[in-house]
Amino acid sequence: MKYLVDSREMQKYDANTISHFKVPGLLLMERAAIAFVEELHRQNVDLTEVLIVCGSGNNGGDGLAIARLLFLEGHAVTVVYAGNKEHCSESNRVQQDILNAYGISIYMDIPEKIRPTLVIDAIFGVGLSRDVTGEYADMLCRMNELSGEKAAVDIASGISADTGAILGTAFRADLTITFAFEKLGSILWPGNEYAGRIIVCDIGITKESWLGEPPAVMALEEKDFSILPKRKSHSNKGSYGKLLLIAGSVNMAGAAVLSAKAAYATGCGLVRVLTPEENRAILQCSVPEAVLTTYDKTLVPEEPVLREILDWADAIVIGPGLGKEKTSAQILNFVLEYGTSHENKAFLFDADALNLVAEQKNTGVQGADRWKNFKNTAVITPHLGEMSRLTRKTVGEIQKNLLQTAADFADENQVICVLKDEHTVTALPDHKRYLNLSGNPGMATAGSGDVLSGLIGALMAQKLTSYQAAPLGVYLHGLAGDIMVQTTGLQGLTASDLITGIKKVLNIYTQQ
Ligand SMILES: NC(=O)C1=CN([C@@H]2O[C@H](COP(=O)(O)OP(=O)(O)OC[C@H]3O[C@@H](n4cnc5c(N)ncnc54)[C@H](OP(=O)(O)O)[C@@H]3O)[C@@H](O)[C@H]2O)[C@H](O)CC1
Ligand SMILES: [K+]
Repeated sequence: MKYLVDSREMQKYDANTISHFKVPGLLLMERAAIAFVEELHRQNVDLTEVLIVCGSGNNGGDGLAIARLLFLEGHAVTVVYAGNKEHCSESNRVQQDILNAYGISIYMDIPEKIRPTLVIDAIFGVGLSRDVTGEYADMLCRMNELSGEKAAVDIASGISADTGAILGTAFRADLTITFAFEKLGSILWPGNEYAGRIIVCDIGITKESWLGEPPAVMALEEKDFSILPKRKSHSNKGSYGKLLLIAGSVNMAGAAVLSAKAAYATGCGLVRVLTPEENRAILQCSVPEAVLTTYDKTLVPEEPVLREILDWADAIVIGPGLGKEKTSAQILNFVLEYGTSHENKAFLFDADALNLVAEQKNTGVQGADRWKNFKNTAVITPHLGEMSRLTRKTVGEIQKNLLQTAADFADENQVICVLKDEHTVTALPDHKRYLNLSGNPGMATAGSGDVLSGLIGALMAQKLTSYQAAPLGVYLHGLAGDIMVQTTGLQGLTASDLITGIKKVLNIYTQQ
């Protein structure tokens, strides 16, 4: 697992290293500059003609130190100062003095006719606090138009380190060399499109600097698969959990098929599907391994029947292709009531189950969101449209603040909120958040969400806690897409391919 930081956290960890651990700020700055230059060499960047534009804060201070190091290595370096020298940070002032002492000129504008092979942006780092306008915006536009490779110091200027939003105008980097921890803004859209390749360098700001307050956002890595359930030599299907899928409606059998197949691909011992009678033939042909309980689409199954199948299951997924008919709503309400008194079961609400809850909530139905009362924290897996219905915010508003929206919802509703997007956010009710870094645009395809809900359901049935299963399932789902895209290409990837991908990934990472 790795940690991703926002601007407030990074500034706090900087300050802790300096004040609590007594490491001088200038020492950190020197390490940042050395690390940056070393990385330029490692990346074989053409240093024939370097332009470096520095702001008046410590990001600019890093830039001035980088300029000095490149100059002393014998490279042709043009240094431009963007900002007010009178209002510079202390370290920035020291770096200016050093450059002056070496006789390195500092220009106040980009010289005409310059044809750099490398443009380095050191105008703003994590201290960017508002929209970039006026001369700064003009400078960034001109830098973007210049020849040569573009490298950003710490983060591309103009990108919010917290949300990835473009604050006015931003530098478009091919390469971002960042210090200590990855910045959220370089990963979240649209900031990721301005970061280019991201390289993290150690400069001596370590996890000790957290002083017991780690960053709120984490990203899973391959080594986190160590908690995946393994096949035991002496076992049977009962050893790998029972999943109930309440999925599919008339003309929407495919969602139930994909979810059930994904659950089996994830190693679930037994999958039972509750679906309308019309889906019997298709399910029995497509997933012969699944057990079926069907119901008349106009009649909700009797209470003892519902209770019996819920009692049977270790984990329950409700929603893929469920439809919004009266019977679907009645089954959902039964599950919501059942969940409040069954803490030994895991629950996941997806797709139409979320749309139904949203509709009921928005029309003032009391208890529509009874998942708040579950003892075993429920998982919900909305995409942006479903989240918009649940929160009554626009998709644009949600996208602007993906992490906060998911975290607020998780907190207010006491659920694990898996908000699906390019980088899916899994927010836990205690303000911990995971940002998923696996996956690719090919996965934005019909049925991808049904596969995810079956996958997470299967992990929960195999006794991973909901807190483990939700982020790990999202990560595995993305890797399944990544492994398959190598053969299908981005255009050809289907939800069925993801199921094959799940098996491949599991076979790689759960070797005994
Ligand atoms: N602490 C250290 O010693 C280290 C820091 N590192 C690097 O430093 C930056 C963060 O530096 P900081 O000084 O906190 O902030 P910035 O350099 O990013 O920017 C601050 C200045 O920019 C002004 N500002 C902010 N937004 C705007 C804007 N939209 N338009 C104009 N000016 C803006 C701000 O002015 P204020 O009026 O808001 O005060 C500041 O003058 C970090 O990213 C690292 O690169 C090193 O890593 C080493 C250790
Ligand atoms: K920068």
